[in-house]
Amino acid sequence: MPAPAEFLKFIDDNASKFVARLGAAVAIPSVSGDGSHRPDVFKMSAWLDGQLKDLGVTTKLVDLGEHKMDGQTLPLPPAILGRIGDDPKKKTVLIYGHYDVQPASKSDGWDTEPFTLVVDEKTGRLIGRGSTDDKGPIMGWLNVLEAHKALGRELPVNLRFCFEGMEESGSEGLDDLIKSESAKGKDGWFDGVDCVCISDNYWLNTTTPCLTYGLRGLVYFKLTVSGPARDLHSGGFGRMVHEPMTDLIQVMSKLVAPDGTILVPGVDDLVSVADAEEREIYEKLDYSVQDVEDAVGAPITISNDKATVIMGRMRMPSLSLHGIEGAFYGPGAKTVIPASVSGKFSIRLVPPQTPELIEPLVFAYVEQEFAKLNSKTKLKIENLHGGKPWVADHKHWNYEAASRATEAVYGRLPDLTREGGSIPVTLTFAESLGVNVLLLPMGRGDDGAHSTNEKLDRANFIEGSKLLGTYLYEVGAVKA
Ligand SMILES: C[C@H](N)C(=O)N[C@@H](Cc1c[nH]cn1)C(=O)O
Ligand SMILES: [Zn+2]
Ligand SMILES: [Zn+2]
Repeated sequence: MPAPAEFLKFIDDNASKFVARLGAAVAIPSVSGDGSHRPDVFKMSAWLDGQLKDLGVTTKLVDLGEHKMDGQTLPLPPAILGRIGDDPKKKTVLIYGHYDVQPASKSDGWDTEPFTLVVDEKTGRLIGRGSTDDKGPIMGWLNVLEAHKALGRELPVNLRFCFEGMEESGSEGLDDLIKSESAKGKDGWFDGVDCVCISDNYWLNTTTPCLTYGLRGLVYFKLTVSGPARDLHSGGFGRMVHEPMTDLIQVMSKLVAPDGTILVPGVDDLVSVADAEEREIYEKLDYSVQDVEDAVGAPITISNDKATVIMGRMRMPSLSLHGIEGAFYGPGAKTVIPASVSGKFSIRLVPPQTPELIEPLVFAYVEQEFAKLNSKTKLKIENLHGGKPWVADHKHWNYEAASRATEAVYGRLPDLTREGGSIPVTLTFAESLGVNVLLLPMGRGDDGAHSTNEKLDRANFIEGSKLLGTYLYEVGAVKA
């Protein structure tokens, strides 16, 4: 069933107001991975809760307790559960999103203040942290609600919401909440849910909308090497003592090869090699090596073969080195021997890999490589967080509804993709609720999520809001 013309018109007519609301959301620096911003994550939850209530949604803020991060005990931001509509004749769609964001500061290389939404009138870009990941898509759902409220129109489906504030930091506490709500059956918040829709990823390129039926899992490690009791002068102690940074770099250099091969024995071996038939799926996607080069801003793909490059993101595991805490990194030429340094790296997982399978392989290998150094420094390895990979049935009516909605809004059928990123709770929704989960992205492949100058194109925000609403109409019309 096509979305009513007055709904689509309302979205167009109110575009400026919607951009302003996205600006208000971006202005709250709800960085979950930085303890000093925890009050902002709470502020964001209160703001979003207020918006939902104003739009007629009944909400419940669920306290998820506390957690430890970087040696600090911190309160976890609440999960926001919402519901609107209870018509037994209608389908019930559960919508998930996250209101926390990745860290950002101008000194990382942003051209503008990351927590001020900048509207670039020339390019149509809405630039700011969280614009595409994931505040833009959450605002998209609010836009749909607002249109229906203003037009006095009933929604075509019952809606349930689950918004969290810890997705960028391991979704702490949410798995348990989903499981306990599901176990309550008729009395649970998710009772009667027919399908789940998540808008929290991106198109492959800048032109072709897609539906996403897979996500990679993740396991994130922190490797700490410590030695002297304090930082040392390299002139005074260089070549006299074992240096933590030297040892850490040695071990980290043994994790991954420049061509992406994971050097931890057993990790790559868990994954099958794609046969010719499977390669063809990737050959056919509307995507090119040039698209990757445009998205990353340099000709640095691991291969010139399109299928190899795209499989690297969609169906292969990857290991990335993220950074070193405690190392000297400022301007100038400080001649220091850091006393303790922590290397951070993560592995993106694909089926059948799970964090539980991978962790012992990594621990054993890192300890073995460290032992080979014969150093008197000390090594500690921690698994900070993880999530399993997820793959869904894309022949389900949920995907068919989204496909029709995409055709109606964008005039073309979507590509079917698997996402290289991770959303840890996706598999929990699928398993606990026993329903189909769909990823319906709003932004483009060059949005720069997690990066500097993150943006969402205004066209994607507005057409994407129409897409989310149209999808609900298509689900509402499904007879199954
Ligand atoms: C795909 C989603 N928008 C996303 O960015 N997920 C994050 C989740 C995460 C896990 N640890 C830190 N962040 C990702 O894939 O990195
Ligand atoms: Zn993210
Ligand atoms: Zn996200």
